[in-house]
Amino acid sequence: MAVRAAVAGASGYAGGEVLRLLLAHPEVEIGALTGNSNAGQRLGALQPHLLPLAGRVLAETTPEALAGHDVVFLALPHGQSAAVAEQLGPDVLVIDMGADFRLKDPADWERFYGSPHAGTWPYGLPELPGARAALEGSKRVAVPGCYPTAVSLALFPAYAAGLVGPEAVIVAASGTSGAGKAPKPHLLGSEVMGSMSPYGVGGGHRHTPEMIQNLSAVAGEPVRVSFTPTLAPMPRGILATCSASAAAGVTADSVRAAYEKAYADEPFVHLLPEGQWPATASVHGSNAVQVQVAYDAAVGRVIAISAIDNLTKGTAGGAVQSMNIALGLPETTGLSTIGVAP
Ligand SMILES: NC(=O)C1=CN([C@@H]2O[C@H](COP(=O)(O)OP(=O)(O)OC[C@H]3O[C@@H](n4cnc5c(N)ncnc54)[C@H](OP(=O)(O)O)[C@@H]3O)[C@@H](O)[C@H]2O)C=CC1
Ligand SMILES: CC(=O)N[C@@H](CCC(=O)OP(=O)(O)O)C(=O)O
Repeated sequence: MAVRAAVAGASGYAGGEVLRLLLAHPEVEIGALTGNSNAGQRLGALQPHLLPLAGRVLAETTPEALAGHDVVFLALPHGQSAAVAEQLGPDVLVIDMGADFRLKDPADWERFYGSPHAGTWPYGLPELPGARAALEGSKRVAVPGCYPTAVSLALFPAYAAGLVGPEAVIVAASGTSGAGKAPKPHLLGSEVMGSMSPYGVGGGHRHTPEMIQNLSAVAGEPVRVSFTPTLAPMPRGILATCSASAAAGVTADSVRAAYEKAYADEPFVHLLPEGQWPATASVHGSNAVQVQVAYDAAVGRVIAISAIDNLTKGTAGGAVQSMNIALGLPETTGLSTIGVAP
């Protein structure tokens, strides 16, 4: 019998991307689609690329509209998911693509999001050690932020193998869809086209504690993170350039071996052949992650770089991958590693 899935926030970028993937998922039947300011609108007017759903009309995001489904995806602004989730029964698989249930430490949540902490759910980054076991059979999933997905997959093998020290320096470029569909002055075409600019500099970005949480768990000791996001003139994609000082005795070969071991059996993470570097264009629309690593002997640092599509592996693809695990389906069902190029 088909898995019946509802999507709350179907008019937004993350909601649109999860619908694109669910349309190609052989086990899923798409149920209710809900919005907020766009409730009552035809999906075809809002997400014209989702042709098979063009005639569907968005309902208000209410418990009644979302009732009667096996899975509910919440693609809502931060802070909106908890109130909706608590109205859904314990037998429904609720997959939150927002930030509400990602962080373990309430103090981190309050500092970066400025509201009371709603709780912590199993974390939907299956590649992290122990994550799959926590997702199997779970009825609640917190999908990671897009930058933490890219950064954690670039760096965790180095921490797991004890190759690097406890301070990571990260500069990541994101496409503009990462900021959502709601209009914002800094996202005007005339501000973004032909320009790159940093934001959230100096430890202020809300994804910093999520990266620290992931890397510290793998390292077994507190990891400090200096994270600088930048906005790039492209609709999709994240390129994360990460480095940390190498531990004594580290060599280019030992770094390579650690990454080969970590990713040998991962269906979505592709450790590139030596000399080839990740590029966002190669993972456009795909759930693949490109990773490359190098040892810079001149400064004694390990450099790890990853590329993801922020909307696919960075949110909706990670959500579907986690759904598959939670429901006991093959993890790769409905997900492609084939990109769109050029
Ligand atoms: N964009 C990205 O790359 C990523 C996004 N995410 C997360 O996914 C979530 C959605 O982001 P994104 O799609 O980019 O944002 P968008 O702004 O594109 O979409 C937001 C969606 O939420 C709905 N919405 C807005 N306000 C409310 C409200 N008060 N109550 C209920 N629904 C509301 C909107 O409905 P309407 O249009 O009808 O008003 C719309 O469907 C966020 O939590 C974001 O952090 C996670 C990882 C990556
Ligand atoms: C370019 C851009 O603005 N990106 C967003 C991150 C989007 C994202 O995926 O994070 P969440 O899931 O936590 O919203 C930002 O920096 O806030």
